[in-house]
Amino acid sequence: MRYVSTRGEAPVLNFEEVVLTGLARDGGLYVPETWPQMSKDDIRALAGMSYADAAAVILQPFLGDCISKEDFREMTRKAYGTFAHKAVVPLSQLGPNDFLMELYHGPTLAFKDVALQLLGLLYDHLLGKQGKKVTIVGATSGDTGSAAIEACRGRDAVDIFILHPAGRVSEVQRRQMTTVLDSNVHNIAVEGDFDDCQAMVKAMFNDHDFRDRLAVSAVNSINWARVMAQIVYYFTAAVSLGGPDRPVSFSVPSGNFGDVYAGYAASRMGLPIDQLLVATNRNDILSRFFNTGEYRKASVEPTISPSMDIQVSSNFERFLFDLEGREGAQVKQLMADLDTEGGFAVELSRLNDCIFGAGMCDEKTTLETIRQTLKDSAKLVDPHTAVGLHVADTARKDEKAPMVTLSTAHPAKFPAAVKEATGVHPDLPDHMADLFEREERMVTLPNELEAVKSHIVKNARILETN
Ligand SMILES: Cc1ncc(COP(=O)(O)O)c(C=O)c1O
Ligand SMILES: N[C@@H](CCOP(=O)(O)O)C(=O)O
Repeated sequence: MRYVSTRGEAPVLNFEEVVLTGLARDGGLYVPETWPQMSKDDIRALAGMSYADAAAVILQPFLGDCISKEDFREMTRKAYGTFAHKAVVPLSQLGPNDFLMELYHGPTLAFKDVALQLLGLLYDHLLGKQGKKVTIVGATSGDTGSAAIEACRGRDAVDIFILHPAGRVSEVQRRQMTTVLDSNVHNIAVEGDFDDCQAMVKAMFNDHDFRDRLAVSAVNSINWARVMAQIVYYFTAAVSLGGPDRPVSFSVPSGNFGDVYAGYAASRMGLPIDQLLVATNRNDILSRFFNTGEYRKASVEPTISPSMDIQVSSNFERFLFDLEGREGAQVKQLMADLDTEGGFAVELSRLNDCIFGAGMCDEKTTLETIRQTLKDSAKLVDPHTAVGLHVADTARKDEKAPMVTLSTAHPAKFPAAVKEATGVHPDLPDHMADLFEREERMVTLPNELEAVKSHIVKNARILETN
């Protein structure tokens, strides 16, 4: 499998290169040159497989000849062996035709573990093979950071620097990152919002001298392997509910558009999906786009679903690439318009045939949905999941197609909102019970690229050994 950049000007890479490279050198994102295809029989054959084995089958075509089948199967078994539920990503039922896909049984209690537990092992395998070291630089609105730190802590070949917006993640999320004291882990609280953090990470990749000196690599969904790993659960959920012989719909709490883009990828690979709903909080650039055709930045508003407090959705560029007929020059122009004009628009009719639908959920409705879900289905959900549930309810077209809402985080990561909605304080699992007593380590830096870069240069071990 070969990978091309959405802006059409960077070298074509193989899987190994794409995992270690992160952002393309022309500022674009890598996508597969073609979508591997799963026939209906291939999909039916997934029924009854363990999650790890289904992942090995579905993802193998993306690897080309970079990793053997045996090695990769061993990796998926190891990655998903860390989950606290035997089904890894179980489905629970909320109503006659409504389901939750519980993506929060990994070590850091959010869906990011599904991809990052695997990515940590991919780094080991690929770097070990080449005897290389990398400096990971990532941005988080709360969940990617802890999942990436958990996957990379203590690894000799990796230093990891995670930027989070100061004061704009939940206390549990912050402590999950800052209480990891391994010497290769560096937390930076940036005095800005998530979009500022993500823009800095992209700027560091676009500084070719900096990225080459530090061998910068990505754990955000910039990295194709992140999106790739998330494709699997769309297949396994659909198969559990009668797919591929019965189309299934998904409602996906969205911010950076990575998770829902993985659903789109599954559909491009042959999975029959009825509707793919993009569910946003008040930071609703994505739902505005799918309902009006206009993609226009607004300022980021803090919400009770902070991981989705994003206005510039990184992976949207990957969808745009397909929408623009895979014309890199056109994508480059639209992304330049986003920078200079603050947005761009496409004819709404061009979205008529796409499987996406979209909706927004405000703060009051998020709280009400958490409360109502507990009352109706005895299930405590986190605020991000509640956004998905609300949009599943309001934007659904066909009551008969099973609707699966992605439950992207454990309620205990957002205790204040859950308690406000229900009066119930969700407890952390045993392995995190002492989280609030653990020592924290982080630095706070101004929202200035040079300040962040110089902190990384001072602390990256790769520069000491060169
Ligand atoms: C709990 C939670 N839900 C939803 C999202 C949104 O996912 P994506 O950024 O892939 O759209 C995030 C952040 O990525 C998250 O942490
Ligand atoms: N919500 C995310 C934001 C980063 O998204 P990513 O999927 O590109 O890593 C987070 O929790 O950090």
